[in-house]
Amino acid sequence: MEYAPSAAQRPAGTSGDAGRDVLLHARGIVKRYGRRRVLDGVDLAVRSGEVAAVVGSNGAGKSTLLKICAGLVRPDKGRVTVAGRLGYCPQDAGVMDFLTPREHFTLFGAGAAMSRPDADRRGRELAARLDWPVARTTLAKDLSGGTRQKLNVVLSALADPEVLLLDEPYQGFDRGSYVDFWQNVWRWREEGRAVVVVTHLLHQLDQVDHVLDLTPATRGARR
Ligand SMILES: Nc1ncnc2c1ncn2[C@@H]1O[C@H](COP(=O)(O)OP(=O)(O)OP(=O)(O)O)[C@@H](O)[C@H]1O
Repeated sequence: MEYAPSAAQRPAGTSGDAGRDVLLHARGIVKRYGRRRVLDGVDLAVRSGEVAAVVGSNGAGKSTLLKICAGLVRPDKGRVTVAGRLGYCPQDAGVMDFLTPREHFTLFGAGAAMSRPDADRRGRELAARLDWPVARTTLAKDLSGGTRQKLNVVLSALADPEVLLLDEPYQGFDRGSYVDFWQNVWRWREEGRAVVVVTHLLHQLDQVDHVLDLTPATRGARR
């Protein structure tokens, strides 16, 4: 199920698996909805300093797999282990309309035992890396779609998680923000995080460490 490129295909700066811990390990994941088997024995292992892309047709089970990895959906079979803190960016922005972005930072930061100033500083720092100067008073409901999604990405990374699960995180991003987003992904990789990105866009697939294709007809047939 899982595809790991050869050493020759690895992007510059990655050095192979030796000595790096597996931070996310999903083994033999099976999930049915009614009679439909959405995931049928899916395996995914992502080490510190690796990026995995999860691809596949609509309805192939990408979001379901991420929710299972995030502990939000229980698999019928299989097991997920996560080493360290986990950050999850859902496909549908989970932001609160009547809070400002900076109130989101402090609220989500409090959930991760961050002080108010630390959470605020970290949130604005991550936002700046997505070319988003955070206004003090704008409510989340009044943000543009792309900016709401940036807020979602920032919240998932706020507490410096070792494992980041990002479900189509750049919907609505303009081209510059899309490029910035991938720069962040490479930076997270350099920092030793394990990053999983659900994507429909194929441009970056030659730069990631693993590609997991859940399209039923192609399962097992990797690029
Ligand atoms: N809670 C649920 N109850 C019943 N069926 C569900 C549920 N969640 C997802 N499904 C079904 O499981 C299948 C996989 O859904 P999922 O959202 O994981 O696909 P996806 O690969 O992320 O799709 P997309 O590319 O469209 O986002 C779909 O047929 C979907 O309708």
